[in-house]
Order: sequence, then C-alpha cells, then structure tokens
Amino acid sequence: MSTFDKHDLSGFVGKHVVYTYDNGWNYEIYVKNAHTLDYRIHSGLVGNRWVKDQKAYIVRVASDVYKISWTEPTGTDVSLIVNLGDNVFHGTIFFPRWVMNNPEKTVCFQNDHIPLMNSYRDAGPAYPTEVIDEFATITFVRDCGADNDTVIDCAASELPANFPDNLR
Ligand SMILES: C=Cc1ccc(O)cc1
Repeated sequence: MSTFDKHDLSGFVGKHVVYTYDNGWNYEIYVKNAHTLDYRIHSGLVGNRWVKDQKAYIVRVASDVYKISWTEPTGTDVSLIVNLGDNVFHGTIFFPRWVMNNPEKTVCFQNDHIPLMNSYRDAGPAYPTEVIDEFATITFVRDCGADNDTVIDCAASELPANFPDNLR
C-alpha cells in the first residue's frame, strides 16, 4: 500500500520546467495535461527543435517524482524522470540512427511537418539506436495551469536573451 496517490497528477500537470543535462544540452518541458506535453530544445544535437501536443504516458512514482515516456513521429523514444522534491531530472533518449546522421532534419516546429517526420522514420536507418542517458539540473520551475498554449509558443531562437529570467 503506497503512502501517496499514484493516480494524482495534480502536483505535476501545469508545470513548466527548464533544465540542463550534464552533457550541456538545455531543454524545457511544459506538462500540458495528464497525457500531453509541449517541449522546446534550446541547445544540443537538435537545438531549436520544438513540439506541441506530444502524447505521452505520465505517471507518478513517488510523492514528488514523475515519469514521462513517449515515442515521436521521428521514431525517437524518450523517457524522463522529474524529481521535483530534489530538483533532480533524468532523461533517456533513444535516437534512431538517421537522427544521429542528420539531426538537422528534425530541427523545426514539428507539428507543421508530421508526415515528413514519419517518412524519415520509415526510411531510416533506425539502427543502431543511440542511447543518451543523462542526469540534468532543473534551473527553473513554475506553474502555468493546464492546457495553456502560451507557455511554449515559439522556437528557442525567438526567445528574449534573458529567458527564463524574464519569467521570474
Ligand atoms: C526528443 C525529445 C526530448 C524532449 C525532452 C527531453 O528532455 C529529452 C528529449
């Protein structure tokens, strides 16, 4: 019998989290609702890519710890652990080989290019998968409420230079 309600995502839905992986990659997610996230990539292999309304499995695994998992139109698979109690984040990204070979093909507002991403996925090559397994440090968290389309609504390159300080 658990000491927390694993079906209660109210402490997570609406959270806007900015974090930097130990490899230097800077990312941002917005937990839009119990089964959807938006995200924006600031830097790294696919810096400047951004995505809205990605369907995901979102679960609570401890009082302040959540896990988000999904598979993308590109064939990239992702699983994230967000520990809000300790400001610890861990991400595992499973990149198909074609993304490693040509990351620039995925750098876009993906929602405008879903059939193209699916065609890249289907053309491959998928293998060997590149697994990126990294801790990250959470640098910014705020609550934006559910289903807020203003949280992530442009590419990272279009943000003010002082982001996310402009939100504090
Ligand atoms: C490939 C997408 C992706 C989104 C967020 C994150 O932390 C890692 C990967």
